[in-house]
Amino acid sequence: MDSSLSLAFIVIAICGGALWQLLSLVRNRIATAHLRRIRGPPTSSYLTGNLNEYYARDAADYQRSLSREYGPIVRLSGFLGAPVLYVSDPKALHNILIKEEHIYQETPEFIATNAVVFGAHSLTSTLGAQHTRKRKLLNPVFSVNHMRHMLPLFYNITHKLRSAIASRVGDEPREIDMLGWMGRAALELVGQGGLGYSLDPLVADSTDTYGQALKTLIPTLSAMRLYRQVSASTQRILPAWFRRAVVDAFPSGTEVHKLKKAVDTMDSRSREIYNAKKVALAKGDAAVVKQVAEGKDIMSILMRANAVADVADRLSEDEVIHQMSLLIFAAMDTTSNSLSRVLHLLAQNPDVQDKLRQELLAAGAADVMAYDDLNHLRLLDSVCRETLRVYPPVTLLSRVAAKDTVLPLLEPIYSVDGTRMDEIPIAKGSELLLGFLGCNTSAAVWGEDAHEWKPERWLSSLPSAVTDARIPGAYSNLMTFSGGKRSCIGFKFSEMEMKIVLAVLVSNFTFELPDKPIEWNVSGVWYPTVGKDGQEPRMPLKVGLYKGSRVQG
Ligand code: HEM
Repeated sequence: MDSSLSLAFIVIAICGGALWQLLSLVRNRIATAHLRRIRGPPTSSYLTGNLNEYYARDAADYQRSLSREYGPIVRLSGFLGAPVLYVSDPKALHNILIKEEHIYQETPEFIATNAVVFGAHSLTSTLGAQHTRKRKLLNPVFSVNHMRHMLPLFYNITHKLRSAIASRVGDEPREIDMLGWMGRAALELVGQGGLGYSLDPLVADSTDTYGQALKTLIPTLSAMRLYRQVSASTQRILPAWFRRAVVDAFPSGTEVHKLKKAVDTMDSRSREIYNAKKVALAKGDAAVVKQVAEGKDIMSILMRANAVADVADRLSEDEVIHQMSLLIFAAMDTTSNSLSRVLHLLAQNPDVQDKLRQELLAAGAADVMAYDDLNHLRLLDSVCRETLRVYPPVTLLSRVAAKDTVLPLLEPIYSVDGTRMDEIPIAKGSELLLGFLGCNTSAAVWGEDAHEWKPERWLSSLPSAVTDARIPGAYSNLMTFSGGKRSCIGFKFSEMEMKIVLAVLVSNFTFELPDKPIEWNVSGVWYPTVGKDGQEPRMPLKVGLYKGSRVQG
């Protein structure tokens, strides 16, 4: 395309998007004026309000302080002073995620980005009835029963991980980047468990092209925040052919092109894997069991369920294929970074690490054990729950009200002028941040030590305030996996993965802090670096072979 024409396309798209954003902001400012009475932190910039502080890489302390300092509903400022509510009140969250889920929708930017990245039919690209229809078929695929059958596969992969780490550990503890290994293991676990396809055999040093494409997604999307907002706004006013022409007009080497390349790779690899599965399924059971995961993986289960579903419920080929890269993307960093967080905490708390190792060794948990027996290991369970409670890795989710409504509260709040508020009128277009961290660490619910990591709190019964609050989380009174129709579909998968990886690693290795500081950074999924300014996601720990381990170093 002629370069001046390309430039004109880009300029028109950006101006159109920006104008649309501006008009929406003005409308929203008028309708949400009353929210300014709610307490919240001061702003340092009229243009970006508190958003820079909330979304910044070093926002960990800021996010933790919000509900502690201002209560369960906090008023933040968005672009040009538009109020954005940070909501951690359990009843309000119940209303947003369950009771009035149809009103509080994902932002248009979120839906549009997911449609581009995973395909228009992925769970995260659809709303309302379309989304419900897909979940109806997908929910049973993630049932405990299927997890039970997948467990030996998980152990098998984790034993390969153990050998890979053992071969890098000598007689003395050595520094090893555990984030890197947790990432590779998570990719292989969801590759085999999710797609029935090996994405990283955990021996050679490079991962498959599918894995590489997925790994470039998060940094590329983060670098494109403004572009994504403009692109989402233009969806309503510019036709698809025009927007495609704009993407093609971006010079190669830009983030837009990197994204396009990654998306194309993911799409073509998903189709290849899908077609191979289809052929095996058509040939019958003998061909299916010859595949990598012997047909026990999520996609094989889904394809079999789809084939026998009522015609009205059946998903089209594209509807199935569009879940594939979403599944890997959603499973990968969330679980591997949570596992890294557990290892970091165990290195910081050697007494808990010792006790956990004793529990695991006594149960023989490093060797394949039954699903229920694994779940009966109480300290292992407590360590996982407590880590997911205090350190939820996903804290940047929001919703936008599709119409005027009223948000009920568990406890009343008091506005800046001392007025009691038992509920909050919400105007159409208002943005609400889902305060998972605030709810998980609310002193009113969990007690005064709510911010401290204490796995032993799960060994006795939880305070009645926790059960009384009726927290709408899908897992264990926690908001970490969200709640309601759009909650995490893979939390059982993730729980089993975390437990097996910890059971095998903690039984065989010791983990100590390195001589350098490890910092956790806020992003779509929180990640560790060496020091505050470390550019690369990394978490070196000193790893040694446990003296009782039977594994050869
Ligand atoms: C510690 C690990 C994990 C955490 C903290 C986590 C968290 C979440 C959260 C908060 C959501 C809701 C997102 C939203 O409202 O927009 C979600 C959705 C989702 N998760 Fe997870 N997740 C984890 C692991 C997994 C795994 C292992 C899988 C798959 C095997 C998975 C698959 C999904 C999918 C497909 C969705 C979209 C559901 C929908 O829109 O209906 N997640 N996850």
